[in-house]
Amino acid sequence: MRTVILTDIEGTTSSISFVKDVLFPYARRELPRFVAEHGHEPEVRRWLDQVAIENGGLCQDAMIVETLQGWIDEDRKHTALKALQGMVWTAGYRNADFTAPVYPDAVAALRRWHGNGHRLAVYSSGSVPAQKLLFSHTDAGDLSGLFSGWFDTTVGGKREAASYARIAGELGVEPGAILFLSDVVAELDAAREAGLRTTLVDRASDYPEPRTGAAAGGHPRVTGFDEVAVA
Ligand SMILES: CSCCC(=O)C(=O)COP(=O)(O)O
Ligand SMILES: [Mg+2]
Repeated sequence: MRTVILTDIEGTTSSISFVKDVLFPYARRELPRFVAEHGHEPEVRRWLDQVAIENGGLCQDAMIVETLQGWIDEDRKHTALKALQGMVWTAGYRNADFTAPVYPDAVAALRRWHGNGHRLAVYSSGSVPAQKLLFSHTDAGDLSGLFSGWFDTTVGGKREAASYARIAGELGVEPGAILFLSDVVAELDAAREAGLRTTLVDRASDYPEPRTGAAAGGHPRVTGFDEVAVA
């Protein structure tokens, strides 16, 4: 069976600055209006209530929004925040406020691997709807059709080996049949612990200090998708 390629997004297929300087500020700015307009809808309320409960009980929407904005500033990978961010970004993509840059080497390799019969899947802290939005609205057009698997933190955290075992189970393949690409060594460590193959994507534009030797954690290291060795 051909290797299944599982990829991270931020710092791997797309720049960290797009997420930090475009997506996060957009969500931060638009959240108050989004919650005021959609806070009564069950799919939105469910996540707002979860934030309220974690904040010690009932609180007003204005306080929930403030909490969420604080989590954006801290780059918390909280499932409720990620679900709500995804909903807010929907308007951004639909109104063409922005499109998602995907590194050209990643676009080319993803197309090539797909064309060669490899299954492609995404594992990101961004919610699955947010992942689908991003790959449907890239600078290179709609790439969402290349992927047949989408995973977010509802399968578990990206630094936990159990999450990767679950992903392998959902994809219906042995862990060793999956190659995971990420810019975060701790994520690769967890994937390797679960038996996945791994490669550190160490892009100079995202990481000016190259992570070579011990800093690569023993994972194969590439500076772009064109260097990835897919068995
Ligand atoms: C789905 S795009 C937004 C990505 C995001 O919210 C995020 O936190 C990035 O996490 P990743 O796991 O892709 O590094
Ligand atoms: Mg990343």
